[in-house]
Amino acid sequence: MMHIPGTQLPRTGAAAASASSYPTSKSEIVHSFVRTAQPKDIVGHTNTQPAYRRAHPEGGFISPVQALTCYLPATYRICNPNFKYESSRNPRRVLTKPSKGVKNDGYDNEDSDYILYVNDILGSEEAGHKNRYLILDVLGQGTFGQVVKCQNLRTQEVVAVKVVKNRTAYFNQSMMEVSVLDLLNSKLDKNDEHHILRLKDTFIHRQHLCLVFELLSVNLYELIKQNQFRGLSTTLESPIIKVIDFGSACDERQTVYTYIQSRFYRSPEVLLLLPYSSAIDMWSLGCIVVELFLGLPLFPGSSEYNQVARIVEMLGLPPTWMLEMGKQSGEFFEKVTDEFGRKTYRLKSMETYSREHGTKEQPSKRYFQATTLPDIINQYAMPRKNMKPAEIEREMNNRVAFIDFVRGLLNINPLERWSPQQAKLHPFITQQKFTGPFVPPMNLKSSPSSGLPKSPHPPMASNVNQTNNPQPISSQHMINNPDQTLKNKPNPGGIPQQLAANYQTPPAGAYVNPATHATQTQPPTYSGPNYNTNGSQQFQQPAVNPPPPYSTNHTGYNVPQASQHQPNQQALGGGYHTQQQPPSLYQTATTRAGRQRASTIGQNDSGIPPQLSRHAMLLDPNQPIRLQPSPAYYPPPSDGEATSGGKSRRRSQAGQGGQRSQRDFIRTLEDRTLEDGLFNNQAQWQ
Ligand SMILES: Nc1ncnc2c1ncn2[C@@H]1O[C@H](COP(=O)(O)OP(=O)(O)OP(=O)(O)O)[C@@H](O)[C@H]1O
Repeated sequence: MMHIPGTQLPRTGAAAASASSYPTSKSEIVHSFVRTAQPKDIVGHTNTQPAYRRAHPEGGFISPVQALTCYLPATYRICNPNFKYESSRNPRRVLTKPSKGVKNDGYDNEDSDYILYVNDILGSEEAGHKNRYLILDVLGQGTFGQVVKCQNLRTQEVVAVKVVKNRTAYFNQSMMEVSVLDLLNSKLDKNDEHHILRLKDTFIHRQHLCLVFELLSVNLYELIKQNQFRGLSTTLESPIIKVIDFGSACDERQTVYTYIQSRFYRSPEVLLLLPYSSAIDMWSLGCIVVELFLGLPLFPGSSEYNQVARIVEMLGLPPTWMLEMGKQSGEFFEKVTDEFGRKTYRLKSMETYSREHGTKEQPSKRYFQATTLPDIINQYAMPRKNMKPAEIEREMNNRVAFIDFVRGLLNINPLERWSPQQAKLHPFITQQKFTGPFVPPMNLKSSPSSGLPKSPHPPMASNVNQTNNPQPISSQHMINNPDQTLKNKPNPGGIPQQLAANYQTPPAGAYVNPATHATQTQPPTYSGPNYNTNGSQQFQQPAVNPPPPYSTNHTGYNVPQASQHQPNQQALGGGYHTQQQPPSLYQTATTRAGRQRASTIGQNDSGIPPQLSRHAMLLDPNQPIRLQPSPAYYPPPSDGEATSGGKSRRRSQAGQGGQRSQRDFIRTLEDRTLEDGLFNNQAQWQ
């Protein structure tokens, strides 16, 4: 019961009887039960109007509490007959920024985002669409639009609704998300067993495409942030994680866009502008699992150049065929002749790159003292203080398996990188005992159906000596087995033949020391404390001697140790240097700019609800769907504005910064982590 100062509460009946111990004053009307012996003792009694209560039009009385709550507008009107209540004049909590309505009859802001208010209703304008959604709160903001928590007013279910920007390009690309999710939900993951977000409904609200998803908890970035950017233990029971945001998903046979993936997680082949396949996602997965372990991104590149530099610094140079074939290799790497007259590659110095591209490249900030991934992982602080020796041993053994797992994902060469089918057999995933470097079955290699070669491998491949990759992840120090390199793997489809000769499939349960090619039976195990036991000091001090800035005489990371054969330029077709050569298989595969692709969402079996397809056509019937680059990576121009070629955009972005929308895009997509988490937390790990 509420107590209202200055009022007295009359009590009646049983309530009053049970509350008879309450202190009362003379003015209170207190009724009590009185035992009667005969019917004639019952005397009729009419209640007088209780004090401070006004009559209810439908009978009874309105209590002071009711008068000041649910009957407040009427109470006001009694006090001031001119007062008129209109719910539309209530102040509404706005969830969208900027909140000024300048487009779409004032419903959209300048960014074409629908201006969302708490308690507003989202619902289809299409006749026959039954679901209406009450807006409760904001969940997130992405490149494509806003995601809000809503309640389905019919089913009462609480859901997440993505309200896509009111622009053709965003609309069209989001239709792709509908199409992909529909395929996954209805055909490939019917029983919701594969951790893929469920799409529940789609509709158009005031020209905005709305996607209704099941409601999930925080995203992984928030999870790490809530953990103060400390990594998660490998022994933790993993929570249920679902994959969301298929806004930039595409069919492997339709790899239309070249400038894709968030920078930190961008694969080497995308950085070098090579044809790509689903292997790019395995690279990103590698980056993400390491980030979950370390609490910080593994390759937090501040620019594309810095991204490449960080990868090369840790994993060595990409194989020569990638440098030869990559349309953008020449931006980052230069060919040099060594003292023996042999041609080789090296990373351009920071100064050279900055000069050539008009950028101000900064030396990479380092967050871990160790330089190799196995060392960084092994030396990372224990998840808790005062762990028992057995717990420490378990954690360290898990880390050995984890390092081996990551080795398969963070392979610069996409042709050698493990496929999902291979990776999921790794003991780190299956939770089997880790007995030595995992050699995945080669029949589970996913076929590189987009540009990457399956067979034959790159023409120059047999001429390449992998030793130009002086420190691949797997050749870095591994516990008890410092000599391991990638060469202990069987020949995956399409890798250079000469390399293939180095690959041997070891017998089950054994592993190969690639330096000697001897099969060994002892697996690597954790031996001895080579880690930081100070649980509170998760962030290691920067290296005492940070690496020198890249110089033109740089001999640090990239100079091959052994002889290299010059690649066969004629056969290559010279994505890098020899533009006059006839186009090769690889050139053909990389000729994507300007090539019109078949639409994937106009197809009958696309899973797009017909009313959405109709709406898409109405928006701009002359604009083929998916001709424009993904808005996730190229900020789409204002509707009607011309689109320029991919590569020049890419360069201009790296260089001058471009338009405001471009800056917004970069901020949203790539620097979100840096601005939000890293830069704000610099003090912790500088
Ligand atoms: N189903 C969901 N449940 C809870 N939160 C969600 C859900 N879907 C999205 N979010 C939140 O909204 C944010 C933006 O969603 P999403 O990444 O799908 O949007 P986007 O516009 O496609 O963004 P991006 O710029 O990453 O392409 C997510 O990071 C997440 O925090």
